[in-house]
Amino acid sequence: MTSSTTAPAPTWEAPLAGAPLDATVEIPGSKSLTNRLLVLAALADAPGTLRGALRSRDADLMIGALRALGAGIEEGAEPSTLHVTPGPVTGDADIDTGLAGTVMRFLPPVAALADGPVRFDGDPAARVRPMLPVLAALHALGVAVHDPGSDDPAALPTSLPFTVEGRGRVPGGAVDVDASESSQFVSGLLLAAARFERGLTLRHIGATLPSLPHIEMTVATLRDVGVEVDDSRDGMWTVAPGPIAGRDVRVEPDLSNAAPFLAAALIAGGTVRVPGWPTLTTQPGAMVPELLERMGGSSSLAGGVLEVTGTGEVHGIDVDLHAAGELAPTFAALAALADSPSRLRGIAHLRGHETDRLAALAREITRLGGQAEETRDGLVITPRPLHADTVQTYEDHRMATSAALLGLRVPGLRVENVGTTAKTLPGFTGMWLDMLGLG
Ligand SMILES: O=C(O)C1=C[C@@H](OP(=O)(O)O)[C@@H](O)[C@H](O)C1
Ligand SMILES: C=C(OP(=O)(O)O)C(=O)O
Repeated sequence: MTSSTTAPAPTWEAPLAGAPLDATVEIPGSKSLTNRLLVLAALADAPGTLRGALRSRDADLMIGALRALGAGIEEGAEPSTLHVTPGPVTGDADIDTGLAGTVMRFLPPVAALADGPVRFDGDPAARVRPMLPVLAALHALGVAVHDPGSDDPAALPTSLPFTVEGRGRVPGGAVDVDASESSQFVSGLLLAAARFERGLTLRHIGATLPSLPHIEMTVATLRDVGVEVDDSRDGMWTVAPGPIAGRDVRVEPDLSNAAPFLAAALIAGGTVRVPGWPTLTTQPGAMVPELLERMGGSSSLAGGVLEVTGTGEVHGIDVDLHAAGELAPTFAALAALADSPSRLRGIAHLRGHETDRLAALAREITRLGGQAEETRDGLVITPRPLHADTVQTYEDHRMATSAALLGLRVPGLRVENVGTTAKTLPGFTGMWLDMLGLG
């Protein structure tokens, strides 16, 4: 007998930490750098190459989308080497954004340069992620955008799906954007702006601005390819129109993906090393060593290898994570296993991430017997003895890695749809078992 329904993915029993760790973990390339460098390479004046690029669902969605928009992207000797041949941006294309914020926010400004309509859609969970500020900005810059399901051609879509009516040129100019829900609204517009006829002056008008390091990453990657950017005024960026150089670049490891592995040393005790740790970086994951020290670990960086050592004792923390919201699920797991309460602040915008992360973290920690309450802009977590259950992941890669951390201490804890880690780290479970000596 056959069934027309798809069987749910089996849950994964997260391994317990049996002994202090002594592991070196090679972390693949940064999602944020890979997807910025791909966009800039596709818009460049000459071919370029990325080495050490991430290959994961989000990166592969970006590759597929840029190919649909006319770029040539070929793998080199290794899948992490990508040769990019730019071409005119072509329209009449369909873009699958999956659940990738970088694809849904970085590509509408590129699509505006196309010579025809570009239709965007993604996962059901992506259809609730905020989009209006970037689409309203494009509209203000002279680009037509519409909701394919609406009878009113003048109504601006607030989320996926939407169509960008590329006309082969974007006048550009000055625009105000409220980026309090996501820094990606700013990054996306800046990345394509050198191709706008008058460039772009973008002013952030919201009360708060999350993930400033990610905006600084955008500015740095633009300058690396010769684009002139003025960021001398707080909350304001000017990109001059001009050429974009093709480059041969190496992508740094993803420091946010390194975070759960390094955090494991605090929970299990012992040492975890990550090679290739940059001395200077715009990645917000640069905050990880200092935060882990505040929670009871010690860290050192020598010869490009970051080493974190823990004792098995974890202390609570009061921390503002507005600059590095993507670290919150890792630190929430540590907080639930700590010896004192914690407060994570400045992360209201996590409600628009892969899932409402504040609600999801509070619900799942509570499911295991812990105490976690949502505040206006974060979480208060009070450690309690935890018991086994199946942690739900809500299609969120970082909910899954956060649950794996809890599983180091909670016998029998299971993780629903651990495969969601493929969004940025397809080899996660194998790497986790290797770190624990169970591979
Ligand atoms: O620009 C980027 O690469 C990112 C910016 C941040 O988005 P938000 O500002 O929406 O948090 C971050 O959380 C996300 O994982 C990646
Ligand atoms: C928020 C995240 O992703 P996205 O790029 O989809 O916004 C994340 O990876 O934590």
